[in-house]
Amino acid sequence: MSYTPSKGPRTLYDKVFDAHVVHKDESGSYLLYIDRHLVHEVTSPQAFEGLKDAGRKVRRRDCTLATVDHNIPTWSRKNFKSPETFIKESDSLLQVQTLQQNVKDFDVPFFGMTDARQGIVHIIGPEQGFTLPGTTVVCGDSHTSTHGAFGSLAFGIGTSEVEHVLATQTIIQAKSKNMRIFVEGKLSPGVTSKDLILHIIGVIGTAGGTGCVIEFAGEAVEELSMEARMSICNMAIEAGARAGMIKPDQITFDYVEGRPLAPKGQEWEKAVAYWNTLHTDEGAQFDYDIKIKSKDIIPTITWGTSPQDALPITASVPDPANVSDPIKKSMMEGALKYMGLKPNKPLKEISIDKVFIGSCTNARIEDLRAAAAVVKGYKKADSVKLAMVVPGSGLVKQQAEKEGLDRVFEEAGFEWREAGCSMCLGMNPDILDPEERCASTSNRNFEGRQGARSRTHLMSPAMAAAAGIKGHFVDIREFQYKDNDVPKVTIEQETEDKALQDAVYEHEKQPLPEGETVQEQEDDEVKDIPATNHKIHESPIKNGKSSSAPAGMEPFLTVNGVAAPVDKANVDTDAIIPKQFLKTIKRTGLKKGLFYEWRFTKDENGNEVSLNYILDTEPYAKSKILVVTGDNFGCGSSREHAPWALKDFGIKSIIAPSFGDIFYNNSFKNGLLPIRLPQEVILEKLYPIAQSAGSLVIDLPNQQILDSNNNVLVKHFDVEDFRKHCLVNGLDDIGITMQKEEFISKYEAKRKIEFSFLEGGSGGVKPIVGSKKSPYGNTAQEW
Ligand SMILES: CC(C)[C@H](C(=O)O)[C@@H](O)C(=O)O
Ligand code: SF4
Repeated sequence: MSYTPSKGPRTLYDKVFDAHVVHKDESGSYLLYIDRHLVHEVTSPQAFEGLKDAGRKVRRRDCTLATVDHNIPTWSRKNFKSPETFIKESDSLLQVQTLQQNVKDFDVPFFGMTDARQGIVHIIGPEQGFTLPGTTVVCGDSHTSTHGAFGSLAFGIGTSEVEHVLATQTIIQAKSKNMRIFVEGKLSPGVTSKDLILHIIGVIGTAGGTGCVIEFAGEAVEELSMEARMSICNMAIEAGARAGMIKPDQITFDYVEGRPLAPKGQEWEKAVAYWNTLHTDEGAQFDYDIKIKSKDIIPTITWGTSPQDALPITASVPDPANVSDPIKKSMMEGALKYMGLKPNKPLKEISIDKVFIGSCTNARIEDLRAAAAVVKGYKKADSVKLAMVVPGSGLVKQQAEKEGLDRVFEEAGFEWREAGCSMCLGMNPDILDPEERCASTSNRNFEGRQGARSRTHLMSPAMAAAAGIKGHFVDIREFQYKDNDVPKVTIEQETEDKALQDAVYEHEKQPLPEGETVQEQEDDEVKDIPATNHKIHESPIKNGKSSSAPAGMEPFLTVNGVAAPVDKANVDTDAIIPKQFLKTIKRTGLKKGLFYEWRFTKDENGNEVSLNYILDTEPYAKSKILVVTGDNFGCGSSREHAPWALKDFGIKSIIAPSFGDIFYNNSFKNGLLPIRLPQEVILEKLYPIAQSAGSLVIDLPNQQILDSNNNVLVKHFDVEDFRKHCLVNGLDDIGITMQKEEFISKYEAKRKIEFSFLEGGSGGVKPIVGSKKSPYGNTAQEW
């Protein structure tokens, strides 16, 4: 079906979406072209395996950029020799090695551990100019929303979708709703973009943006630097949104111009002319329009186990006695118990054990400058066991060292580390011990996020740094900076850009150590890769079936089985499958990890003990259906390991009032059926059956739910036609999309002319191959 965008006024999201429609299906689902695909080691192994099994290639290597970030230790790389000697955990090493092998096999541009350009995937994209305004950006990672700060449509995807994008450079999408969050007035002194986004999530809740793309607008947003805008869009996912966007402007163009992978010369001019059209038109309609007043915002931190548990620093720990809604009250009691907090304690009196300054939310140079300004001239409080600063990329690290920030931190007793995700998630050695309390600049405070039973409080870099100095939370507006010469939140863009450029080129010019050879890609080989020189490989697939279909994509018709009750809201994917189970390169074997922290604990000798969670008792151990009472099941991370674990357990369908967007998508890709029903219907008709270990029958062809005696309980549930069609027939999306080759090629031909400035992308990135002097001053083996 050909697609004609609406002629009337459009939002920023509408415009970027419309510009990427390759095809619109009869059923109303869209095939969107993807301009930029970032890849990391955690969510890609199974995707590359799928490609290999089906004999498929990466369609656009120039639109793809890979790095390692989650698993790598952040200790000094001065003596780095190889990942094998550097990474002690064998499962982490395996993911890193697997990506290294895959980028080699599929010829994908890659920043490895000896490359100064390596870093957290959401930091390196913008830093290199790979992320550009008006583009579609995806990554197998929920915080891909970060890139929306450039006015791009950027969202996280699951591993099946990673495979889909690698093979077809497109993605199947439904159109989201338009939400605007308009921030009136200017932010007050001492209030950062992190405070702003925590405040917003506190107001709209973690399910507030479900089904929407949020445009952040208003004076306060327009005045922010790109780095601060990225922190806001980064956390749009924490508000439940598909993506966050900010219209590109001169601040955006100044940030992008001159970056290594950004368009140059005439292409730059053409790009800016187009980017200037990317704004919401006068009169465009938003489905939801929310106003936030800047003057209401002061430095903000979280107290509980969800990012929506945000409060001004002047507040006290909330008291469940003041809450009347029974679900909210019990969630609050649970969160306070987990966090080890007593109601009504002033937040400023809560003492901490550790500080983490880093993550894709706040590990850019501006964040490090803000933190350094606070600690300069002070010492870390003795009661704080560890304060660590983890730059977001090797280039941020180099820049910070040029400015002497590393020395400022070290003199204050803070540890200065190498780039990576670090303690944001703790898939690497940086984790909190049980019950340790951390002042963290990351984006998620879920249970167990930074380590089993760890306690995370989210805040801005300046607030985290000040907590490290004082040993307890601090209102940064009351903090006495010792050295007023240190920039607090300003950024000298020019200096920074120049330094980043220098770092790349210096690094590329590194002399070889004596006797070392380089098997680097020949220069003309690089030049020879025209942006669109991608071979289109014939699909080995007939009628949409693929050998690489995720295991168990058998047709879904009717499911009849035990239903288990889950009386919770905001069940995040970290709870469904904790981080330690993400280090697999397979899709199966995750049954044990499902709801691990709810099902198991350790005794005093460190042995695993069952908590006899309902799913480990009969007959629930054979459950096929979960009946969830609260909203937002599967929020948070994009890990497809969540549906894989549910499936491994034997679950075929989950019924809940609402779902996290990425989880919802991922479920369908794996033959799991998520069903949205109003909470009152669940509570009245289905939950009592689940509580009494009864069975339910889910009839997908007729879109009904029945009891075990075939009485209809729910006459109709919604499911999009296309998804139903795939599920009922056990179809593989990639096969279906490959049959649309004609449309994809047509779009690419048009794109080559209209958006010529997007051609090239990462195509010219030279990997460091073979033995080469690393930017860290020693010889390193990259492959
Ligand atoms: C590992 C990855 C799937 C995950 C995400 O999607 O966000 C991670 O980055 C996280 O922050 O939990
Ligand atoms: S949220 Fe944390 S773990 Fe996820 S990509 Fe960002 S830094 Fe890495």
